[in-house]
Amino acid sequence: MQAKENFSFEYCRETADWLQARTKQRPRIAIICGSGLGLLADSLKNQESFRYTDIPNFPHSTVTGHDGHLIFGELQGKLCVCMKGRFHMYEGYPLWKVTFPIRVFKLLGIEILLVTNAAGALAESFHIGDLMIIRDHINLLGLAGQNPLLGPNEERFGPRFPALSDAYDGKIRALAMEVARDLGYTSFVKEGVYCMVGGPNFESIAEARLLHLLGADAVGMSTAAEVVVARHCGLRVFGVSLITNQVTKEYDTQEHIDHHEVLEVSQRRASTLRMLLTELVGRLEWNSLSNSDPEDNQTAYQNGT
Ligand SMILES: O=P(O)(O)O[C@H]1O[C@H](CO)[C@@H](O)[C@H]1O
Ligand code: HPA
Repeated sequence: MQAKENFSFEYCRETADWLQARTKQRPRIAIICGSGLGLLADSLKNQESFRYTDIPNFPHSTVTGHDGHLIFGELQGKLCVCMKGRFHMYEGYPLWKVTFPIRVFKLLGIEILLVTNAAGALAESFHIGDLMIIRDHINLLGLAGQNPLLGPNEERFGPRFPALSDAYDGKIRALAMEVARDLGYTSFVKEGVYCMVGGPNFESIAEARLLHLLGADAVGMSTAAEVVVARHCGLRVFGVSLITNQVTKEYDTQEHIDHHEVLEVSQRRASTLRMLLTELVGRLEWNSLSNSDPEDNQTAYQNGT
């Protein structure tokens, strides 16, 4: 259970105020870079960068491939803030702290969260290097009672019982598919279900088979908790997984995945993911995304519609 005093609205406000006092940029889009995917943050123009270690209340990155900078800047003429490096529960952080930046984003005025990750393929039709647009998720930790929203609900962020049936924005997913078509990416851009596990160990064979049976197409150790908190506070969410490895589901194999391999593939394919997201950001037009008004979005969300 989180320490209540650290979970407060005021604690998030303090961090947001600190950032707003140091940058004049007021982005509406936030991007989280997954393992080895920091290249996206590097392409922002007019960058203002803050080390996580300097930002009050912010957790610190401890994983290779997660650099530890919050970067404000412009992508395709749109102001964005980019997390170059995210936090995971296996680093020893409670989930409320893993997801703390999301609430700070909300207070900064963010309306759309673009989340990326490196993930292992469970679906046979997925190949290493594919991009999986996240259609939905299985929050295995959440189902087992490890949820970032545990504890007293902060009504200023969102409702006690948020619906998640529309977690990944349909209009933004459709736009991303259009972008993929225009870039000639359709052969390796897929849609699927992401499953979040706790890590840090990779899956046993029996676990991999179970997750696949449950309906997961890809597995990783992040994202779903961030999305739960983002939806709770009314952000629109788009997610994409870079498939870095096949998850072994057979006993008679010599394959052993490790984090270096994950990083090697994500770094090799980072420019492709960057291209997709850059083009997507360029085409995000608030007017053409209906219920783009955060008030409307939140209302629809609370009603579960
Ligand atoms: O989800 P991201 O942060 O991209 O990282 C993925 O890569 C790491 C394993 O190699 C795990 O942290 C897994 O979640
Ligand atoms: O195979 C995986 N399992 C869990 N997390 C991961 N992150 C990248 N690949 C994997």
